[in-house]
Amino acid sequence: MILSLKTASFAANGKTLLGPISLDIPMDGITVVLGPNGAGKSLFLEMCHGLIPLSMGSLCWDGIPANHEKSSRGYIFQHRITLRQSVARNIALPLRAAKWPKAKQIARTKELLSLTQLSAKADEPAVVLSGGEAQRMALARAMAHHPKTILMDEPTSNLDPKATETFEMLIQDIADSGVSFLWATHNLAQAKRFAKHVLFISEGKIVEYAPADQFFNTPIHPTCQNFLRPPL
Ligand SMILES: Nc1ncnc2c1ncn2[C@@H]1O[C@H](COP(=O)(O)OP(=O)(O)OP(=O)(O)O)[C@@H](O)[C@H]1O
Repeated sequence: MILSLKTASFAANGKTLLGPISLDIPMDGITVVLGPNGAGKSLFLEMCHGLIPLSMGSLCWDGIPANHEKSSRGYIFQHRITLRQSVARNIALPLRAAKWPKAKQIARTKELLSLTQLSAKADEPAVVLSGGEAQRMALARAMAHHPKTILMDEPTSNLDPKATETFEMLIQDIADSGVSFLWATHNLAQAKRFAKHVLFISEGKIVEYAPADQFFNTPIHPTCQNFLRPPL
């Protein structure tokens, strides 16, 4: 998929918080959206999925405005979003919303539970899941419609190292199967482990977009150079 932004911006209370951004981003493997706290990473992802309105410009996936069609994309929020229902029913939510026949819903939910190593938890109330399990459930829900791309907003920021590793391994497997990711993080080590491309945001602007090797070895923008400089 190609994400095309043309002078896309978001403003609130008369203040521009993001953009204007004009850029074509071919989704290929894992694109990491990197930047310090408050840079605008969450807003950027929300804008890319059509969750917040554009104040100006346009934003399309393969030529279709982001708020017109969402089923080719999945989205994982930073914090858990859980219905007071079983894990299986939480995962099946997008299938129910799309009115899939019951038998197909059950079969796809089983596949998704297995993919995310949650089969043993299928009938448990989702609210009792650990943080790591809850994010795997969010991943299962995001995968429901066989998306081409998944957008993830700091999905491991509340997870311990073991749960983070389990989640990361799943993402790597899914990426290897051909799904692309737009993955926001401020975790430099994680970005280095996974990024094929890096999109760096600072103060609501994209200041650098480059292949990962180039970004980490020879960053051009002074803000990126500072961000990458090891602490004294
Ligand atoms: N709806 C809104 N109205 C006004 N200001 C907002 C709104 N949403 C976000 N902001 C502000 O926009 C800026 C960017 O926020 P955003 O959450 O996108 O940053 P971030 O890079 O994701 O940060 P973090 O790494 O801490 O999650 C922040 O200053 C935030 O307070």
